[in-house]
Amino acid sequence: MEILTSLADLKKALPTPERRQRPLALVPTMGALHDGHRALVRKALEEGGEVVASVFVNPLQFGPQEDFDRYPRTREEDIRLLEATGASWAFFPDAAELVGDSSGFTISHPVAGLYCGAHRPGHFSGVLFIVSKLFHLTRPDRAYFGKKDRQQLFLIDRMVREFAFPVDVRGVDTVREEDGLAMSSRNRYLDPEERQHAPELYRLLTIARERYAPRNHADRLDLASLLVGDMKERGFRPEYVVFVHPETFLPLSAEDPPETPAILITAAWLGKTRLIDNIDIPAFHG
Ligand SMILES: Nc1ncnc2c1ncn2[C@@H]1O[C@H](COP(=O)(O)OP(=O)(O)OP(=O)(O)O)[C@@H](O)[C@H]1O
Ligand SMILES: CC(C)(CO)[C@@H](O)C(=O)[O-]
Ligand code: BAL
Repeated sequence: MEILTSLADLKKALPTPERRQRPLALVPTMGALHDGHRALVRKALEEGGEVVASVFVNPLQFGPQEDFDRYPRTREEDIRLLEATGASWAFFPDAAELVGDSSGFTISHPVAGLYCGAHRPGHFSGVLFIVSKLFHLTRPDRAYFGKKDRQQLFLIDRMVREFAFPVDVRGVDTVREEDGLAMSSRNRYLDPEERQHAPELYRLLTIARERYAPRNHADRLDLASLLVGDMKERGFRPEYVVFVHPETFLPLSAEDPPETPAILITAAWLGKTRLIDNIDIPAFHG
């Protein structure tokens, strides 16, 4: 595996689209890698790609009060894991060179201001900015993102579609710990007691999915409120709990018949750690 740190390195190392023997697969990450990230690399390899993984803690997607400074940075271990998983290139860009002074641009979309975007103003603009820049610099045939960050995946997919980026965006199922907790670099912030308790979040989502049998929209809202109550009772501080439409990512409304499939999305704090998760709710046929 080749380690690249400058844009010049990247340009020299990556085959241009005309010279590729295999599709080039980009796996963007913020490092502190775990098995969720490795699943993205594995999937890209299984699907015949040659992998370039980027590791960059993107300052543009963090709010001023957020955890940019303490976000875990584990470069040597990241290199080891990427190499062991089969990536061909690991790109560790220099922040000044990658971001430049371009942070004045914003990219907006109605969904970017909802849910995580409502609680982290500017977050998705920062994500979309850096992801588009990585697309332009690497010119991948495919790019892999995790379904754990479902709103992010939706927005990247929409951006690629609407701006006609020549890249195929592929989503990868959430990798979980044995107890159900979605793997996340931020899980390292949990103390041992919180870590034991954290899987409750996903358990509550699975219970909500089992209970999902709406006769009308009010039933959906009741179920969401019930879930908020259960989360609070168990010590979480929920930011949002919403049933969204898989196609539009907008909240399901009274216009959507009971059988409409949904994604139940949530973010909640446990102590000082912000957790996100989501679950697919299949079409309901009462
Ligand atoms: N458990 C997981 N399963 C599948 N994909 C994942 C998982 N966790 C992260 N990813 C994906 O890996 C990519 C890089 O994510 P990132 O480096 O932010 O990791 P993270 O664990 O989500 O970190 P954070 O704690 O900041 O949310 C994203 O596409 C993300 O959706
Ligand atoms: C896609 C991403 C690497 C952009 O910085 C980041 O948001 C992430 O790790 O999910
Ligand atoms: N995994 C999403 C990156 C972030 O929370 O900033």
